[in-house]
Amino acid sequence: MAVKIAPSILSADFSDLKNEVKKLEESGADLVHIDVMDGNFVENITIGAPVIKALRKHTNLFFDVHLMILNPERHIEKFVKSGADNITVHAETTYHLDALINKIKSFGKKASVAINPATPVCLIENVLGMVDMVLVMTVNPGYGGQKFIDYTLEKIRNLSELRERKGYRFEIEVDGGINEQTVVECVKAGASVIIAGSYVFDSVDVKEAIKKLKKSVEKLNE
Ligand SMILES: O=C(CO)[C@H](O)[C@H](O)COP(=O)(O)O
Repeated sequence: MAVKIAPSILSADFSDLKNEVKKLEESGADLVHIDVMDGNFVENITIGAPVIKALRKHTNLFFDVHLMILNPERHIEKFVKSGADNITVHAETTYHLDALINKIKSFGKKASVAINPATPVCLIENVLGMVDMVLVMTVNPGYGGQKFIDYTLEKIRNLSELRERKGYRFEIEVDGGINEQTVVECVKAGASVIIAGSYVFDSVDVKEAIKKLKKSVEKLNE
């Protein structure tokens, strides 16, 4: 599976998001990852549907919207209308994961499920045949710039093995603590969509940072 880089705008300059997403488009990003945090499911509060809608006018990049909010079912329609291409919901935030995924798909959008580091893969096993991506959090959600949690690699391997065995088609996405070393470990384990926040935005050259991540994993196919 081709590896895609999805810079997370959580680490971008929030006062200049329009130009930040344009820069990502010019720099070879495959998707833009948008973190929506509510101050309840996670401690931090970020942006909501109105900001995503405003950004939609300035880029054709695929909008990968990651909802870190309680009661996500109440808000799906707003995010669909904002221009999200994929909506990811956390398994820990709903009693009705199957219905929620179907709701997102009913709007013609891609639907994905995320799990926190301590949440086991078995919790989402019954929806693996329905989702477009499984997002394995490789840090505890809430903030950028944290250290990668090594035990999450085993969950990526488990998911990859389940996908193979059952013939599922979901992609595995990873989020948190990604750099030139951890990206290699994740891809080896089976991930193909790589979210990177601080690694990309704290670098002097965003284009170069995306290129470096892609190069690190190209070596795996040599
Ligand atoms: O969801 C997240 C944290 O909850 C993020 O996408 C975060 O931006 C990842 O940041 P970094 O690459 O700096 O670890």
